[in-house]
Amino acid sequence: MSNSSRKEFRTLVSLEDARKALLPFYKTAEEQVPLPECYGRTLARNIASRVDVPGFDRASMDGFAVKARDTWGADEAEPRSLRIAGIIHAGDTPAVKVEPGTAVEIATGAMMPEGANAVVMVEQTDTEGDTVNIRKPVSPGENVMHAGADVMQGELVLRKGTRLTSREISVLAAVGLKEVPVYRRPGVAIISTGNEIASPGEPLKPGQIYDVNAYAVGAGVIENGGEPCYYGIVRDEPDAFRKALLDASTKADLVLTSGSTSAGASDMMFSTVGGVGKVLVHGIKIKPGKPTIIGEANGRPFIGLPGYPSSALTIFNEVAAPLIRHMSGHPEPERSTVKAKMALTLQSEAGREVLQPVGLTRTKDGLAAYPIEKGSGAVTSLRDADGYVEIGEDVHVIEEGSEVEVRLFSPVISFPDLLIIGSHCLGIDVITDLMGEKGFTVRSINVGSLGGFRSIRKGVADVAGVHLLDESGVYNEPFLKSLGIGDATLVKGYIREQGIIVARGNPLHIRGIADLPGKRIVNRTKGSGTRTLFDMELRKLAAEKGVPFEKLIESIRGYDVEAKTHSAVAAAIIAGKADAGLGIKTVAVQNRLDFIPLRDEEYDFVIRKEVLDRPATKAFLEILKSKEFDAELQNLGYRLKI
Ligand SMILES: Nc1nc2c(c(=O)[nH]1)N[C@H]1C(S)=C(S)[C@@H](COP(=O)(O)OP(=O)(O)OC[C@H]3O[C@@H](n4cnc5c(N)ncnc54)[C@H](O)[C@@H]3O)O[C@H]1N2
Ligand code: MOO
Repeated sequence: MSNSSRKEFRTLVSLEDARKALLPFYKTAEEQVPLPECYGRTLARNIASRVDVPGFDRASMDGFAVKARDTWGADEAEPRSLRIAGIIHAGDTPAVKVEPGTAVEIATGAMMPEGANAVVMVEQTDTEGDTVNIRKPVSPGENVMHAGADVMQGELVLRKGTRLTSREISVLAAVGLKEVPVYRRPGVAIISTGNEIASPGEPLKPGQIYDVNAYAVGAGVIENGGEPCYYGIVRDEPDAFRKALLDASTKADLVLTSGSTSAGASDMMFSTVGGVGKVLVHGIKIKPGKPTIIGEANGRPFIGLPGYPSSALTIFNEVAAPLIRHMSGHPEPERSTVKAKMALTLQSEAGREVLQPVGLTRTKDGLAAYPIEKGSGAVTSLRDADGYVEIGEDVHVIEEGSEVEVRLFSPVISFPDLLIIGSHCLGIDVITDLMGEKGFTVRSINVGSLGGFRSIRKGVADVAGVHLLDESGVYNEPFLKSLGIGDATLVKGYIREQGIIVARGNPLHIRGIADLPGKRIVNRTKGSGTRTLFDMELRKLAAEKGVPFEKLIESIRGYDVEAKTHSAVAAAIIAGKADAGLGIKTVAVQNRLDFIPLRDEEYDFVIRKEVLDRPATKAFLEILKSKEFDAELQNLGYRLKI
């Protein structure tokens, strides 16, 4: 059963039906805008010129207006001499006539005098007093632009539906249009919802995140020809929702909200729209973006985007953007697609069409698409993607190597010179900068060390950044064999100091792993180098103490709490939620926390055999050995090993 404040999804509709629900709102309106403000707008009417351009015969060179016949036979040896009858400046109405045997000095753009039919360029003349000697003949019409030669009165100069850029605006100005009839830009109200959302620039309270959707969607509104109006962040209260919706729907042509669309108890958008207006759709058979709400309020279209940024932006692009483009008269963009082979097997979700973001890379067999699997909660998945693959609702799996069609976000794909996949490290940012100085582009994708090794095996990554500790206590090298990439090259990178991070001043006097039982810790994710090191140290300790490993970890509170990054460990300690956690020294230093060293961690690079000879790879290897890189590493608290 459902009640008014909590509603499960009713029937999920297809993406096509979701768009159809908005068809009654596909309307346009016109307005006149001053010429200097029409850039980027779309013409709402055909424009016919009311004047000739130019409006009179004019000289197109500085020189002498003549009767062409008077110059015939002239050459360097025997110039023709004509009497100068006067001078005409641009903007003058000529007061003189050109009679046979005379010439009139004339400026570029000035009106041709009666009797003249050509202009001799000044470079081809000499003057002596009131005589001009012409050294080269001209033919009738030479160096003259005739009235209406550019545009004739009544001529259609621009068509309805044209986007106005500098090229079109020069025509509008030439025909003297002061105001331009364009489609009115729809005003789009943008409302973010949620108690946890804060505006960029504000300090974050615990549990809060910055508002992403308002700005991402706002930029999308501009890209598609609309005018965003930011309504800020509305708290999760029915009255606040109602007020915001009523206000926005009386002022805007389209209302976009984000968040609070799903089935949770505090997700009130459904009932609010139902109360203020009418819900037309709740739930689309698409991933990401399932909980989308489409409706109307005050006769205005309403789209409730899901809260997750990638979901919000995807639904904006698929559902809201076409409506905004129609309202503003923007043409539909051309969709570029490319064919690529899937780099790894991808499980899909049955019953929902999936728009899977993918990155593209070049392999010896053509393009490969690797899925960017960060989930719709991540903001970097769309940034890192080149496009997406549409996976039909009946498809459950796409096998590695099968051909897919990738819809590109931008018509030009820019491949990086070097693709680094693996564990993220600040050192890679330094390498990327130094590569940039040498003219090479780098793209790095963070999937952890194991993911890095695997993408070398699949031929997707050029280089993998890894720091994985083997059971035997050796970093990285043993994995080349065990993961079946014996032909890849391992290049030693640098040393990061791993240890225990504790609060400033080390109030609990922690000196090593042996002091951790009885304390509250924050752990790292399984598969991370740091976690492997921690477990190895704990196994050693368990052996020393003669207790089973499982027993030992029971005595360490928070062992099961997994932080995804080094900085998240530091944040937990600063917030007083944990007494200690393993991490690298740099993070302790940056956060002014104390650090108890445990061992040196080796951050290395695995290079795929096929790319060793590439210029970008060579540059990368040079950088690893360079003094500059060494100096930058020291700033980060790392040491070079090679
Ligand atoms: N029990 C269920 N839970 C969820 C379902 C479901 O079907 N059943 N659907 C999931 C899916 S799919 C999505 S998508 C999300 C969408 O949820 P809501 O639209 O209700 O959004 P919220 O819960 O308010 O927020 C989700 C998430 O996004 C963050 N958020 C919200 N607004 C912003 C913003 N302006 N900028 C950045 N991030 C934002 C918010 O903090 C949450 O983390 O629901 C799933 N749950
Ligand atoms: O629909 Mo949600 O957007 O799958 O993540």
